[in-house]
This record gives sequence, structure tokens and C-alpha cells, in this order.
Amino acid sequence: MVAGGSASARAQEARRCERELREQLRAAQREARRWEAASEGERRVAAQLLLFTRRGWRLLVDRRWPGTRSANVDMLLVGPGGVFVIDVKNWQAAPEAADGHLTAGPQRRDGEIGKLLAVTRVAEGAVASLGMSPVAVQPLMVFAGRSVDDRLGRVRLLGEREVAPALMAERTRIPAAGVRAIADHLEAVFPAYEGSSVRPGAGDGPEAAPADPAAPAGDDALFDVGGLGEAAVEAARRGPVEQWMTFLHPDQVALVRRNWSGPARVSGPAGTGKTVVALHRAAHLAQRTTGRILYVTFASNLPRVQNTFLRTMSPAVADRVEFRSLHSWAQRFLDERHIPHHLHGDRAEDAFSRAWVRRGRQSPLSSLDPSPRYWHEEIDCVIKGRGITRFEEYATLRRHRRRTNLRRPHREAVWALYEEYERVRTERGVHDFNDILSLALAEARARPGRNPYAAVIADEVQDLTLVGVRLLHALVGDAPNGLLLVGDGQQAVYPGGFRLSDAGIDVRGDRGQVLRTNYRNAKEILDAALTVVAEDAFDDIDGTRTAGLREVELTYHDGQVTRSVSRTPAEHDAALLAALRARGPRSWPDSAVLCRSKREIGHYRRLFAQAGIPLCSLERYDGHPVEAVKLGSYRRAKGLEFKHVYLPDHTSPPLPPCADQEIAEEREELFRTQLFVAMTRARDTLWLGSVTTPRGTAPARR
Ligand SMILES: Nc1ncnc2c1ncn2[C@@H]1O[C@H](COP(=O)(O)OP(=O)(O)OP(=O)(O)O)[C@@H](O)[C@H]1O
Repeated sequence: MVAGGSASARAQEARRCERELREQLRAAQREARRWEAASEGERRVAAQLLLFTRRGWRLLVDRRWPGTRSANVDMLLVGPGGVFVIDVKNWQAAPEAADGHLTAGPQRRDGEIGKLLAVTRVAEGAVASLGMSPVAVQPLMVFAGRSVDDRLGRVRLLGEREVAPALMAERTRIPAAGVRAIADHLEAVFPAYEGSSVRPGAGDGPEAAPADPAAPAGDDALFDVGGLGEAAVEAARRGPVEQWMTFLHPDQVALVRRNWSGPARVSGPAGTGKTVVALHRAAHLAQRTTGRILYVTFASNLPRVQNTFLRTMSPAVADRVEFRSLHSWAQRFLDERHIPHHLHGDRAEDAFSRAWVRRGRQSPLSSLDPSPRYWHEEIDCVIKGRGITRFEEYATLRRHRRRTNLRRPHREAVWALYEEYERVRTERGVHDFNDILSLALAEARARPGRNPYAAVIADEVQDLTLVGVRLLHALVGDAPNGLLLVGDGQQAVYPGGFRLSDAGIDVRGDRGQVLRTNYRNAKEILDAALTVVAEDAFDDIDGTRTAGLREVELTYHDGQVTRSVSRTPAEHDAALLAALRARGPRSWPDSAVLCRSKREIGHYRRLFAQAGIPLCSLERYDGHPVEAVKLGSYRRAKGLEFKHVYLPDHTSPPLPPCADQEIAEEREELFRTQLFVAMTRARDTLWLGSVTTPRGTAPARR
């Protein structure tokens, strides 16, 4: 078709839609006119809403508020855009929302907002039993005879003209078939109000309105409420992975809505919906409070992706949830508090190299491991990461997830190296990442009254250091619903570790919750991944020792693991390209190629450019669907997921020589954990490439 032709087809279609809308609105107006006892203004609002019943939505009018004797709910509107709890106002004076208050003329009307919020909570509770997240329930106050489009906290304030376009613009959250089941359920929970003053006239009342002819035939008998979540999940499975969820498991919704009396933790194996719960909770808390919510992770790319998800899911509150990597947040925090700091990773690194030459290379440390890397990690993750400042503390410290048993002379040598590093670093006037967190912690503790958050959520908490967790705790203390830590010790991809008890955080009892159903990985994929870490028991941050091969419940869906063994690197790369091409370009936006090192990433970037396969670096991926294969490291893939994952050359890389067997084993184990994380990013298919020719005997590749 020529360009003009397609434009005219679009114009024709737009005219058809407009005609249809006009007809539907006229019918809705006729229907609203038959409402007895409603004022003219209320009828006009009703007409706007009845319009939606002609498009497959359901409107419940004048319902009893359960648990009260005589209170009523004006309207509940259920449609693809969610559940709307509606209060219609026909006020003499214009409403005004300012400084967190609703006024009309000289009068404060905050009580009306409070009442609407209270009944919204009842509706949330009602749909939670169907697995529907509270983020899909929205309170609306609609003003007859007024033009308004405003917001007061969670409540949207709309005039009679604004309400229909606003609802029309809502993104689809509930599959068409689910609308009826939810409405039926709400109809039972909120019974018809006996003393109703607004009644639809006889005959074709709003609930009798014909369904949208475009919607799939809704046969009540065929549709059971229990299957609602499943239907939604199936629809999501077909869409891009970025699609967000409205339906969770009722147990997950219970965690989202739970009232915790202090800090809480949600843990569980890979793919069990921890992030989903954390994001829905962030939105839920933002709906419940007027304060800000801080949502942090260790990785710098993940906050962007999570921000995009939350914006799609719950745009109304998105501005009050701040997604940050912990280090970038801490730097800004120091700026705001005018605390001088000078983060310079390279110069700090250089200071360490200098210290190693002076105090490490000739010390007993090099007989255990001659490469400085292990000792740098010791200072980073064990000493500074845990805020150790005195040798006596370090001398007897239990070094979590460090296998080598360092005796006193080694610890003394590490301490001497640490002190030298600190001396050189200070001399150069630079800070490392740990210093930034320590400075921020000191400031947060010194002036706790100025900490600005109603709640803090840390995702992938196992990757944070003890000082990082203490810092987050200092921001909210033990306030109810203040701190939520989300993560899984089995996915700790950095050396070292800590216990929550070291941070003075107590999550015993119902404040420590575990999710157990994997919703992401096909069975074949999870089995392959668990085989990698089967022998690696690990200590979780609450101190529990857990076997590597964990019991996980699976939600069944088909999947495939392909192992491709090549003789040479060139053959291997050809096999990778062939696998990507065989699945076809339409699969590429949902595919990721994950690598062990930066060098490999560079290699595959060049290879894909030559092959004409579009790429998007995980560093730049922000959670919006992109027409490209994602490329990044195992660590950068943390917290993300893809339908298809390709792991080229995935077997353990040759590790640097090391005399100490335990250090060598620790490195191997860390690599296995990273590989496990990379493998569990795959939802439907996993491609595992390997090369049999020993390195150095094949033509050099990278
Ligand atoms: N109740 C549910 N029904 C269906 N799918 C779900 C449900 N809960 C979560 N999911 C899906 O499961 C996948 C994994 O969820 P999520 O990323 O939150 O898991 P996670 O525990 O944070 O994983 P990881 O620790 O591996 O990063 C996502 O695709 C999510 O949409």
C-alpha cells in the first residue's frame, strides 16, 4: 500500500471509532437519564462511566460498604484498566487540592478523602484473594459540573469531562475475561445498598449493558475465579518479558500488603518473584504514605530497569519511589549534606597497587596467593566492607564465605597492607567506594532526624556490604514497614559476606518470609543451573546454612537447554551465530548473550556487528523493549530475565596460579555462583557453548 493509502485507512478507522464512541455515549446518556433520584450532575457523570459498560467494563452502583451498617460506596468500575473505587461529588463550590488538603470554598474536605481511601482498602482486600495486586485498585473522586484533573496523594480528582478520557488512557492490566470475574467477586463483597437513592431504571441497567463485541465471548460457566491469575500469567508469557504483572499469587499479595512491625526480609531461590513482590510493595507503600520510598540495589543498571517497570505498573506513585544504586545514592546524599568526598576508583586502585608493592608482595600473603587480587578483596569486602577499624576485631573475625583459614601472621600481614593502603589513599586525597558508604553512614547516624524516607527497600541485598546495610537501616531504623531486605544468599556474586545480626537487624518470626515457587525457569533450565551449584552449600544472610540443591516448586512450562561443544573458538562462534539466526530476528529482543569478562563482551560486540545482529548493552538497557539482542556480563544480568539466554564459552576460565588450595576453590565457587545466576536468567531456552581445544593451542581470539 502507498503511504497516502495507509494514512487514509487510518483516518477512516479513526472516524469509525469516533462514530462508535458517539453512539455508545448517546446510549449511556439515555440510560443515565433513567436513574431515579440522581441529580442532573450525577447523571452526567454516570453517563461518562456507563459509556465504559458498552465497552466491556462493569459498573457497580451504590453498593454497601461491608463491615459498616449504613455507609455506601458510590461506584465500583472494573475494566481492563483495573478497579476504580469512585466517589461522585456534586459540590456547590469548586474543589481545590493544595498542600495535601482538599477544600471546597472555605471548608476543608479531607474527611471525604479519608473515607474514599478507607473503602479503597476494603476493595484491595477483596481482590487480593484473587491474587490481584493493590496497585491495580485506584480511588477516584469525580466532580459533577467541574473541570478538574488533579491528585491528592493516591486519590485522583477528575471533573466530569476529564473522567472518561482519563480512564480510556489507562493501560491494560486485566485480561478481558478477568473483568467479569472480578466484578462478580466485588458484587458479592459489596452488596447492593438497600437505601439506594440512585437506582438504574428498569430494563437495561448498567449491569445489563451488552459486552464489547470485540471482547472474547465471556462464558461465566467456563471461567472460574481461581483461573484468573493463570489466564493473566499465560497472557504475559506470550508478551515481551518486559510486560508487567497485575496478578500475583495470593501469598505474594499478602506480603505486598503486610504490616510489619519492624525491618523485614523476603528471601527465596532464583526466579521466585522476590523482585515482583518488592516492586509491588514499593508501589503499595507509596500509595499508603505521603513520604518517599528508596529502592536500592548494588548494580547500577538494575535501578533503571526497575524504575521503568514501576512507572508502567503504577505511574501515579512512580515519582515518589526513588530507584538508585547504593553508591550513587550515597554520593548524592553526601552532596546534599555538604560532606566533602572525592570518589576516585582508579586512583584508589593505584594506591592499593603501591601499598601491595611496599607491604604485600614480600609478605607471607604472597606465599598463599601471589596475585594481589585476593588481598584487595579481603580489604574491600572483609575489612572495609564490614566497617572494621581495629586489628583486634579483625584478628578473630569470622570471614563469611572466605574459605582460607588465615592464621595470625597472615592477618597481621593483611592489616599492615590495609594500613598502608589507607595511608597512601589518604595522602592522595581520594576515597574508594567503601569510604563513600562509611561517610554516609556516619552522617545518617549523626543526624537521623533529617533522613527523608518513609521506607527503604534493598533488592539483591546479598550483594551489599555490611556497612551498606547498616546505612540503609540507619535511614529508617526499626520503624514499622521501614526496611525491607530482599535477596538470596545463593546468588551472592561478590566475595565476602555478612549476617543481618552483625547489622543489628532482627527479622525473626513473621518478618522473615521465604518464597518457594519458581515462576521463571523451565524445569530443564533450572535443573541444569542447580547442577552447577549442587555441591555448594551456602550461608544465607540470616545465618542459615542451606544446601546448594534446593527444593523449589516449579510452574510448568516447556523449555530447552542446548549444549554446543566446539573444537575451536571460531567453530564455537559460528555455532552461536547459527543458533541466534535459527531462532530468528523476532526472538532477538527477548534474547541475551551473557559473558564472563569485559574482554569477551568486546569480542562478541565486534562479532555481532560483523554479522549484522543488532545489540543493546545491558549497561544501557532500561527495561523498555528494544529490537536488539542484549549483551553484558553475568554480573550485569543480575535481577533481569530473558526468554532466551546464550552463554558462550561458559565453562570455568583458567584461574591465576595460586598455592593455596582453599583460595583456588573459593574462586571456583564464586565463578559457579556467577554462572548459576547467568543460567537462571533464562526463561524458555538456554544455550551453553564450550570449546574443547585448550587455550593457546587454538588461533588466538581475544
Ligand atoms: N505469581 C506469579 N505468577 C506468575 N509469574 C510470576 C509470579 N510471580 C513472579 N512471576 C514471574 O516470575 C519471574 C521471576 O520473578 P522475579 O524476577 O521477581 O524473581 P526473583 O525471585 O527476584 O528472581 P532472581 O532472584 O532470580 O532475580 C518474573 O517473570 C515474574 O514476572
